[in-house]
Amino acid sequence: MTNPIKIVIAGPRGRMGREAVKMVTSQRHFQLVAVIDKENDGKQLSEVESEFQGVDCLIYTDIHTCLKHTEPDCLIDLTVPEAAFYHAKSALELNVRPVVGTTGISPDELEELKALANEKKLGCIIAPNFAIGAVLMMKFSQMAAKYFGDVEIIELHHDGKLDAPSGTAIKTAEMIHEYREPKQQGHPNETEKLTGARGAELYGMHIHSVRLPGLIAHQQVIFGAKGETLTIRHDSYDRSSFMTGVKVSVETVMKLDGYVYGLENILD
Ligand SMILES: NC(=O)C1=CN([C@@H]2O[C@H](COP(=O)(O)OP(=O)(O)OC[C@H]3O[C@@H](n4cnc5c(N)ncnc54)[C@H](OP(=O)(O)O)[C@@H]3O)[C@@H](O)[C@H]2O)C=CC1
Ligand SMILES: O=C(O)C1=N[C@H](C(=O)O)C[C@H](O)C1
Repeated sequence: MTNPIKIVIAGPRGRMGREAVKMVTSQRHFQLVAVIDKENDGKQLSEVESEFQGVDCLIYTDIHTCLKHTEPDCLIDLTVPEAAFYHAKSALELNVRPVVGTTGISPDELEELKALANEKKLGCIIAPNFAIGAVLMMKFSQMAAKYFGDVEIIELHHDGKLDAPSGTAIKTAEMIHEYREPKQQGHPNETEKLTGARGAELYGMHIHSVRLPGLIAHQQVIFGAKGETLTIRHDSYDRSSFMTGVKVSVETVMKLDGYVYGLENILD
């Protein structure tokens, strides 16, 4: 058998990080060598929460120390945008391949990661959504945008989410923009009687963000034309829905020699 892929996970106590720890430790061709957290430096992951019992790996709070000591192949980051950028950049500098699911990283920072990964010829995957169904929702929306010029995006998430709009909504608008004739939507003289009533705007498309307890991650893309509408909707009811994409990304990042933004670019 070939050597397992050595992995570090940043953000193991988070909603996504927990799922990632479960997924990585369930795969024989993956080896979780360490985690990066904000606290508990030097402790075993199994010591800090009963959920991690039997998971044998050390917690580091400093990424440089972690990567130098454990020499992983890949870093999975599921944290917050400021940490994710720093982690991904540090990983690339130390020849470790990042797989980043964290959303909210600025376009300038993404450009910096892209330049660094391409210059070093190192695999780096940034994916705003790892769920296969969400990728299909974005691709179908892109197809529909050829025929329907008017579109609004409604994303719905749990109320623990920090960034709005979601990374998926931004990526969807970017993908639609590639296919859609530029267009200003709605009445040219429309006015907002309450600020924000028409949502955020990206490339002339409106994006509406809903935050409610009970939700996980959902999005609908509504197209309108004369006498008809088309709604494309995706729902993640469980965070395990993201793990197929994380697994494929880790496997694929090892074969890449540069930067990829979006899971759709690595799926067949
Ligand atoms: N690409 C995808 O498919 C998906 C992406 N996401 C994105 O993933 C990210 C995480 O989401 P979620 O798990 O719900 O968020 P959580 O808030 O549940 O988890 C984030 C974790 O990161 C930790 N953290 C913060 N800063 C650091 C740091 N400097 N070093 C190490 N750990 C740190 C937090 O610790 P503490 O709580 O102590 O601050 C927390 O445990 C978000 O950006 C979200 O949008 C989410 C779902 C799917
Ligand atoms: O924070 C979340 O939960 C999610 N974040 C990602 C995003 O911002 O698009 C992916 C998914 O929607 C869940």
